[in-house]
Amino acid sequence: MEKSARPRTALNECVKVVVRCRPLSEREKNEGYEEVKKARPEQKWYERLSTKTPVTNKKFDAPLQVVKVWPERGAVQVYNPKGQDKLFTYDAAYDCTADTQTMYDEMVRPLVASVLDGFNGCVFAYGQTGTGKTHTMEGTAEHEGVIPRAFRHMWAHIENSASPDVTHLVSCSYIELYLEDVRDLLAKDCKKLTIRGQELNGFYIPEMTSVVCKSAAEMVRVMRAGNRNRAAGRTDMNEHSSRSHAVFLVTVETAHRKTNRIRVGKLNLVDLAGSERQRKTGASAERLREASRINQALSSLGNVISALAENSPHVPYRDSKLTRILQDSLGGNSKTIMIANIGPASYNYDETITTLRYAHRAKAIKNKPVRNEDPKDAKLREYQAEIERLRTLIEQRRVVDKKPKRPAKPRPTPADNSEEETVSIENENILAESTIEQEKNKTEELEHQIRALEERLVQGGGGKDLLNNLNETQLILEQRNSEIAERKKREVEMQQKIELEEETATIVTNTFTTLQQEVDHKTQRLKKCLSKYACLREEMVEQREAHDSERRELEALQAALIAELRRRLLVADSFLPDAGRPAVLRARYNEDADVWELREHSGVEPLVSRPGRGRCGGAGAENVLALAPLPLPATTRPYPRRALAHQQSAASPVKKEAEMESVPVPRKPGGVRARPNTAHQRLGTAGVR
Ligand SMILES: Nc1ncnc2c1ncn2[C@@H]1O[C@H](COP(=O)(O)OP(=O)(O)OP(=O)(O)O)[C@@H](O)[C@H]1O
Repeated sequence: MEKSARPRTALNECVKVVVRCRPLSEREKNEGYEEVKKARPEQKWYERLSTKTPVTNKKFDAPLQVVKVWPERGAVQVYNPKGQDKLFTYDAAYDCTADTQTMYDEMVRPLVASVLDGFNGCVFAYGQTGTGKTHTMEGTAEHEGVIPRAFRHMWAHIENSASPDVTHLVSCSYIELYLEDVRDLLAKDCKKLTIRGQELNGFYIPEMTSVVCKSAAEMVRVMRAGNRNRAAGRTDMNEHSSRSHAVFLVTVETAHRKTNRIRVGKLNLVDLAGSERQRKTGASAERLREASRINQALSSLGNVISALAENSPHVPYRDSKLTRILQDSLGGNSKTIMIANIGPASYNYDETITTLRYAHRAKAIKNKPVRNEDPKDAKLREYQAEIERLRTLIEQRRVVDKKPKRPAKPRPTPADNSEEETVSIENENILAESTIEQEKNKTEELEHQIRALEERLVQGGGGKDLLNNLNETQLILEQRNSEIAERKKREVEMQQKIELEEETATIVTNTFTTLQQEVDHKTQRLKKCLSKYACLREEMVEQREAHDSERRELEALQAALIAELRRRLLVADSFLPDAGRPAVLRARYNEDADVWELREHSGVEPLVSRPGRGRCGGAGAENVLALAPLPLPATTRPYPRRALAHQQSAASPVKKEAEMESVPVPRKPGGVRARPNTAHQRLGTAGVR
């Protein structure tokens, strides 16, 4: 993505928030969760939420669902086992019966239309792992997600607006954020990329692959090719869990010949990895590192959302690469839709509430979208200028070709005696012919270049190369659909307003004839205030509990990581030869690059022999696996005389360095020094629970 100039004036527009609740999974229906057993309430709370027959857990006969969606009010109600039910309102809410088509038509279609009009847009799916983010964004062959629908929508628009005066250029890129590395999913080796960007210009990635596409089908192919490179894995919560945050970037450039203006719309389609609890996902050692990075990035995203919602003077965008990528989408030059995915199961009550709270906070974020008109980095302008330059070059060549040329020298007759002259004339003719041939080839090459550039652009009435052509009836149908969607959206807004107004109107319109009436009324208001206060207190307590539980999770994660580290260090301590230790001690962890680096070799250390051989007395590396336990190392050694020790240390710089690098060795009473600890021992009791 190239750097684009920041527009000057913009109207504020809030981030639109949509909640989508997926159906109960088979596993959730069939398995009995201990939590459900514990939380089984005496009151028939489910009846308050739904008139339908409750889905019950077979083993415990307890209700499993705690979420009730009110699509007509854009509200989500969550049953709270400890107190009052929670109600959150959003721009739209979809229950498990709603399909992606409805959601796209009602919410995403207007945003994609804005992108085609030169605005930046972003749709991102957020939520706990296994709640349907990938299902919503990418979908499946039977249930298309938002991304392929957006492609088809774009091309339907391009095809139908095609005229000789309008030229389009559509390009796309696909990146993922895996363990804080940005990787190019469309490059052969998925090379790592660097994010660049300034506070005001948003982010850009200079070396990102950009593929020019000419149809929706081509874009889907590009997406699938990228998906094959995406990091995915299995967890207890999801069979195919995305282990990275994926961003599909589409740039649509439109040039109008009459006005000579170019509009550039950029659409970011983001499928975030899901937040996850270690105990629920059953994360194995290798998944732990992924999980901790995923949670870290999502926690930074949560902090950015909170800071923006509270109008905080500092927004911590630079805390993670994810927030840097989403910087323009949250509080910047973009129209943004956040799709908060939740599950209905009581088992996931805490995570659902956390997602709903963040989503509610995100509603307050104000963006400043403006149309990108004639940005400096428009590729279309570059292509047009290049085509123009090549055409002028060809024209110039033609003019030169048409100029009267020196006639070719006649072939020498036998009368022209000198043989030398004959050869030189022939050579000259051959040279002239080859120059003409070269010129011809060059002109052809230029024409070929023009054709290649023109092929990238979509132009002309009727759309000669265009697939998926929508006929007029389809267009009208789409227009009707979007009108209905717009009306429905307004209905939801009205309904929310009415509910709010009703609450205040009852208070305002009350006229008091007697003092007693006024007292009653004020008591009623006070009661309402008290109940609100109680709700807020309850929320505070819950937030504290959630925070504590998150802290405990992190501690558990830390303990697991330390345990893993201890295991590896134990292996290293047992198998790494003493001679190699100084080299190991030179290794330093580079936080920025997330790699271990070996400091410059001082030249005095001996070469490190292969682990296994050093200790096993010449046994092959394969013997590492079949080793009998090593004799335990001595834990004490005789106190060396000072002079001898000095000599020894002077004679062996390697040992000196090893000693300097190691942690200070404690002295044992009686002047006997303990043997230097192994790295494994140095960790002490950290991580042991
Ligand atoms: N609205 C829905 N209707 C039917 N099935 C759904 C729906 N949403 C999700 N699912 C199913 O739930 C499962 C998990 O969905 P998905 O992989 O999209 O979750 P996710 O949030 O992307 O998870 P992760 O964060 O681990 O990648 C899939 O089998 C998917 O088919």
